[in-house]
Amino acid sequence: MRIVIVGIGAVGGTLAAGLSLAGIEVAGIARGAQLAAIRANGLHLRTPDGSHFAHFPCYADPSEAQLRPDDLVVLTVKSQDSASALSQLRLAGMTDQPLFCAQNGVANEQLAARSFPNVHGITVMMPADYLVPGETVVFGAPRWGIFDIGRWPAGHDEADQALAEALNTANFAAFVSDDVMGSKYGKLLLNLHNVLEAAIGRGALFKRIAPLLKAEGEAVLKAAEIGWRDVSASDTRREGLMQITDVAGARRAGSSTSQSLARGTGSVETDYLNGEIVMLGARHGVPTPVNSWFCRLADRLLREGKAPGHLEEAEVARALGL
Ligand SMILES: NC(=O)C1=CN([C@@H]2O[C@H](COP(=O)(O)OP(=O)(O)OC[C@H]3O[C@@H](n4cnc5c(N)ncnc54)[C@H](OP(=O)(O)O)[C@@H]3O)[C@@H](O)[C@H]2O)C=CC1
Ligand SMILES: CC(C)(CO)C(=O)C(=O)O
Repeated sequence: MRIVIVGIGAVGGTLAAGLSLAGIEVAGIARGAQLAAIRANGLHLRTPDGSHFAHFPCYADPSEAQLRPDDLVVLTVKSQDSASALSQLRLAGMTDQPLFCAQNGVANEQLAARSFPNVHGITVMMPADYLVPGETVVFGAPRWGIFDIGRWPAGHDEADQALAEALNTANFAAFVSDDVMGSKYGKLLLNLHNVLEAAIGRGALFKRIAPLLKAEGEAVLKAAEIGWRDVSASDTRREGLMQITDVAGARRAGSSTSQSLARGTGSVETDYLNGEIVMLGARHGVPTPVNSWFCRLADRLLREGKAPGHLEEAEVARALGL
């Protein structure tokens, strides 16, 4: 069994390095300066327990990895990059190997299922940063991250067991679940504040607006009769397995959306997080003015090349009538 990780950034880099350090065969698919850095020096994984250097084969395209029947393929690109990554996998000859979407939002599994018959979801609870090519930083301890893994749309099979076992061999905590999408919808509710944090940081106004985004999300999911599992800080598994803690010499860059702004990638995931709620709200007749406003704001943050947290709080408060 080999684990092929598509998108070596914060999550993909931490997974690839962790699995490789545990002696599991890994191949990475990366691009740009990240690919060049990993090929030259391997990947530097900084963690609360110290620095690790991982060396694993890294390719520019899945076709170079020569996919095998016993590969497990894990997708760790941001949702807005999923369509092109899936197309690359198709062109590389991928057929019925298990494909795991280790991403936020709930759109990726449905997209993947248009092309592949063996789709799985992973709920990722892992505070990880990727800002500098060749380096990822993970702030979870004692385990670096917690994952729920299961088949899409429901159930589980031996591939989920095999991946969970591999992750548990490395310094992760993985749980096989028959309702992985339930925890992914729970995670989606937590990620509705990613764009808010990317706009104004985590000050007083953040604390007023975050509950408004979440309340709209919950109202929409209820109207759509979609159940969810709470994976917030009150998830009892977190206490013993993964607390967010310090890494020597590193400061957290914020959510994955803030990191996209910080790296100037030119795109953010908001349409697949807040946009999911807006779309479901439209379908089920539930107004979503706050999530809609933040979807439009994401475009402006990109257009104006804003650094994370640099929008005036007063402007946001005025626009939302707060
Ligand atoms: N960061 C975090 O703490 C967490 C993130 N998540 C979720 O995990 C998913 C991944 O996020 P994250 O790791 O932060 O994202 P990153 O942007 O850090 O990593 C994704 C990487 O994939 C690369 N990439 C995109 N498309 C391709 C492609 N076709 N071929 C090769 N490489 C590609 C990107 O390159 P480029 O840099 O050029 O864009 C980037 O390096 C998202 O859904 C996110 O919401 C979930 C929990 C925590
Ligand atoms: C780690 C966490 C929960 C932070 O909001 C996340 O999912 C993200 O950055 O997208």
